[in-house]
Amino acid sequence: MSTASPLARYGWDERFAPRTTDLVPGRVVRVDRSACEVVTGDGRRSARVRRGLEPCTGDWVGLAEDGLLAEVLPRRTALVRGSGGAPQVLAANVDVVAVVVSLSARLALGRVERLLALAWESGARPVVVLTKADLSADVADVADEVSAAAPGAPVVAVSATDGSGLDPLRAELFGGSGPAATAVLVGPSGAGKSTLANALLGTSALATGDVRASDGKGRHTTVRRELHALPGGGVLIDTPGLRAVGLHAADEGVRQAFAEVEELARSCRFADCAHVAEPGCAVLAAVDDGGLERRRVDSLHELRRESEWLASRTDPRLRAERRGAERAMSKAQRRMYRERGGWG
Ligand SMILES: Nc1nc2c(ncn2[C@@H]2O[C@H](COP(=O)(O)OP(=O)(O)OP(=O)(O)O)[C@@H](O)[C@H]2O)c(=O)[nH]1
Ligand SMILES: [Zn+2]
Repeated sequence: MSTASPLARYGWDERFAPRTTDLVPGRVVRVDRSACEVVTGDGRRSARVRRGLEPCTGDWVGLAEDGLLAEVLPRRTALVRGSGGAPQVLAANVDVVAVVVSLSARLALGRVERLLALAWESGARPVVVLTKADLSADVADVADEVSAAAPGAPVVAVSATDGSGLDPLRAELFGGSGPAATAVLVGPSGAGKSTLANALLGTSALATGDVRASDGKGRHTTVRRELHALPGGGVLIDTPGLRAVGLHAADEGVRQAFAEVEELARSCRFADCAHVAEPGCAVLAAVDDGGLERRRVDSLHELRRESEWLASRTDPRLRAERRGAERAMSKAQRRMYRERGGWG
């Protein structure tokens, strides 16, 4: 199959070909309790899942002729949330994680930092989306405040109501990561994820969500938890509002989410400085002279404690998925794509 395949709209390339011959490639668009909705070159179909496999939205899979989902291809990235029990994969093979924050609610920077750590840990590129810009009088100030808590992540303000910011957001989510980049929206309930997803999908969302009047069955009318190919290119996954987001062994993600603190820490007298009360601590010195907010250090301590505690009970397979050579490979291939201007 070439990239001219209908699946190319969903981000498919040769690396996602099933390893078992005779299996048809597809991508999981939705996971239900007993079956998966999978899109293949011939359209969507429902698939039973082979025992022992745990596909999630965004997975590339191999389908047998009888509709059995028989193989899950290795994940290039995985957005994993820790929760009391087993870690949960929220989305797989995403290029961008959009942390959605409402401008009409009280700004909870701690939650933004937590989601950004999760996003960095996934192997994807984080973006912060400030929604409901039409309801806020001080968008620029909030954007500055969020930027200070989001080193390395662009911050884009949008309004689904008046359409402002949607084009820059599209460019941020889908420009530059190859032919059909996949973005996932994460954030608390009410942040405006679904409204934003519908705005990005335009009319096509309504078309695929229509309930058939004749038998009343049809498809789900919402885009929740579903993966969608956007009309202008790109793939979008919406997630339900996340109430409790635990970090699951996300120490690398925490490091990246606090990159400016890590940078300062290189000047601490002790290599293993915890920035609590050590002499010669460059991080605490920066707090004292006003160059770094105390809040950032407190957040870092909190997230690090949590991440380390969970790391002690980590699942090595998940870790490999998030950190494996695959990630480096996909970066190299993206670079190659940019340089050559197309998939050779
Ligand atoms: N004024 C304004 N309201 C918006 C905008 N985007 C979303 N809203 C409103 O905010 C509310 C919550 O939006 P949703 O899209 O349902 O939020 P969500 O993040 O998907 O929430 P969950 O489904 O609970 O996870 C709805 O009443 C929307 O109409 C916007 O850009 N401007
Ligand atoms: Zn220190």
